[in-house]
Amino acid sequence: MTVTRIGVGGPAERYDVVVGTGVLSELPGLVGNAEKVCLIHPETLGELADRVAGTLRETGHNVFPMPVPDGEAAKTADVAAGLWSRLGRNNFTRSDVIVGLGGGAATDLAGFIAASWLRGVRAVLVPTTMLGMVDAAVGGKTGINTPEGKNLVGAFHPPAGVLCDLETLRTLPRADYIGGLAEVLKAGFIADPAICGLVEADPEGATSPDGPHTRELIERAIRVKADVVSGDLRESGRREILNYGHTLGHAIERAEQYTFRHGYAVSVGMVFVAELARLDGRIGEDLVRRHRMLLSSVGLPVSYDRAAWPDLLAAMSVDKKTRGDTLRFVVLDGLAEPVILSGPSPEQLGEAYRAVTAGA
Ligand SMILES: NC(=O)c1ccc[n+]([C@@H]2O[C@H](COP(=O)([O-])OP(=O)(O)OC[C@H]3O[C@@H](n4cnc5c(N)ncnc54)[C@H](O)[C@@H]3O)[C@@H](O)[C@H]2O)c1
Ligand SMILES: O=C(O)C(=O)C[C@@H](O)[C@H](O)[C@H](O)COP(=O)(O)O
Ligand SMILES: [Zn+2]
Repeated sequence: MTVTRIGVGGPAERYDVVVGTGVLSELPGLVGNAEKVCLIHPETLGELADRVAGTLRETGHNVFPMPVPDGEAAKTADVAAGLWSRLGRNNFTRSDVIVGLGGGAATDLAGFIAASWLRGVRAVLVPTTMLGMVDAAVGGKTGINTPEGKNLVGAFHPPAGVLCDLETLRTLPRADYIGGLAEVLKAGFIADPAICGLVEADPEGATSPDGPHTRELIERAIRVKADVVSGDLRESGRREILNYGHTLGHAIERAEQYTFRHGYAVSVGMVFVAELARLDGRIGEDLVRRHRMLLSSVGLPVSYDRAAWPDLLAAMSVDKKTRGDTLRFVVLDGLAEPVILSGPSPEQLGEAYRAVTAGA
């Protein structure tokens, strides 16, 4: 099968996102002549981690597997502190490398460890979920959560390379695979309507690694992300559009103590901002309906608990797009026309949220 290479960054700092079957074989080349490799992975992916470690050992690298708790439980200060301690005890220097293997939670953590250890060492990311491939491992946003909110501590630290081996998606549970489709559809809503068309044409196929459009959906979503972050690595402007659906989404994740999948929360959040855009006179009922139809056609949730609103509103105040007391949302002026809506009224927010509670 062909290998696709999607470049990210400017001429000074550029790396490839490599997509294809069997591309894990490129890992030793990306690790280069580093002597030590810290391999951060969820403890549940031990078998895959053993294989990856074996490949690296064959090429002479000294591999230190560092299993971490599964999923969001890895993105904590305690887990990060444990890893820093192991790196210190094993004398990791600036010529050594951190490899992050797993879903978005593992690659966010691994990226953050690479960004913070000795003020920055090389990171190579090997995403093994749909969401990790199309979004989390691309673009250099790294971080962990605090009890007060999602991703509140982190750094921008672009990886040296990203390997999306499509073979790894075969073992991904269906519910996690579907979570990644929320970010794929996000890319469709904000920048690439062809994605929406491909999912509409075959929603069931979109939920399978063997779907007829799977490869195209993955590559299109990566291209959207690569294009946006290449122009605005540190989110001083346009990159904010990648936060479509995330203001409410992150608040839901926090309200659920991070037991609700990121993609599922973002799905509800995208319906919320579609309703908000409609109330603000920016888009019509037809586009709001299209959000609900597309997201629910692949099994993503489109509504949430009415009673949760006060807590969600409070949680949104720590969103990184907030300035002072002013909440800011990414909304659409039309399909693929994202803009920022600053300081919507409490009435607008409450009404948009009520529309998201129907059927919850
Ligand atoms: N940095 C960014 O730009 C960015 C972008 C989007 C999302 N994120 C973050 O990504 C995280 C969500 O990522 P996710 O949806 O991948 O969830 P996840 O990392 O929690 O992984 C989901 C589950 O799949 C399992 N898994 C992973 N790969 C597998 C495989 N190949 N086979 C079987 N099981 C496998 C994991 O162990 C986990 O249980 C959130 O923390 C979110 O904030 C970051
Ligand atoms: O890369 C970005 O920029 C994004 O916003 C992508 C999001 O999908 C991702 O969930 C990101 O981690 C959210 O970042 P945050 O800055 O809102 O914590
Ligand atoms: Zn996201």
